[in-house]
Amino acid sequence: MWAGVVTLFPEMFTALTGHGVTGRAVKRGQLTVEYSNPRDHAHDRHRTVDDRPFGGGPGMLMKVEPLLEAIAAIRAKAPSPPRVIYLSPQGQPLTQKRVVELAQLDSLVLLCGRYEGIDERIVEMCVDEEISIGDYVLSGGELGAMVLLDAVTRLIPGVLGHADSAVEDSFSEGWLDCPHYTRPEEFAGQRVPEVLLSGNHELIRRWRLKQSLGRTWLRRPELLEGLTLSKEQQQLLAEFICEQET
Ligand SMILES: CN1CCN(C(=O)c2nonc2N)CC1
Repeated sequence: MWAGVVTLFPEMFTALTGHGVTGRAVKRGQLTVEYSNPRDHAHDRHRTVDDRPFGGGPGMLMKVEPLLEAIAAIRAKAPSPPRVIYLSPQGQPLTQKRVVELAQLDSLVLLCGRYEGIDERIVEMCVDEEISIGDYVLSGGELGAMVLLDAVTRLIPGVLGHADSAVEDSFSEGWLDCPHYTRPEEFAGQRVPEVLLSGNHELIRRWRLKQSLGRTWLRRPELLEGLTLSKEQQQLLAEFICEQET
């Protein structure tokens, strides 16, 4: 996966490229991140990248010209025609379903706005898709870009070893993950569920599935609405619900 990032703060991305699973993916060449800074494409004496909004109102907007040049510069580095994504509260919510789809692409350009946003003509001329990481307002698009790249990178074949497969992750099946435990077997008087110590892999699989479905029913019931559960999954969820009512 090649990702070109248009940002005033490329140094922020060391949080993604320098640490953990994503940092390892970069070292292995599974993920390549390159940058284009609109400041480098602002040619006036003060290297101005923002300006006041027409019609008045608070704050500033990112200027068209430096952005357009910065986008052209990063597109020129892409190994294949990239999908251009603008991180914005006006975008479609980022879901695991969309992450799976984006992980199939060879190259992405992520446009990170600052100030109150970008001139709408840039969206119309350059952006293929607007994506939001949640219904709240951040100081810029960089954190959203890193969230998207982290989630996508985990799905690149070979990035996650068998030890931490993405298959078991929350949302990989459309529901929440089950509870997890590690040593000690008892801590502060709380024991690990006996089934997990049983060595019976079929019982463990069923317990984990039941807990995942039950936890989803309790915390995020709307996620179940879009799913077709198997007979086993329906039975396990019914058992969980019954146990809640006793
Ligand atoms: C101009 N700038 C405003 C703040 N912003 C976000 O709040 C955001 N990005 O992705 N999901 C979000 N929510 C990014 C763009």
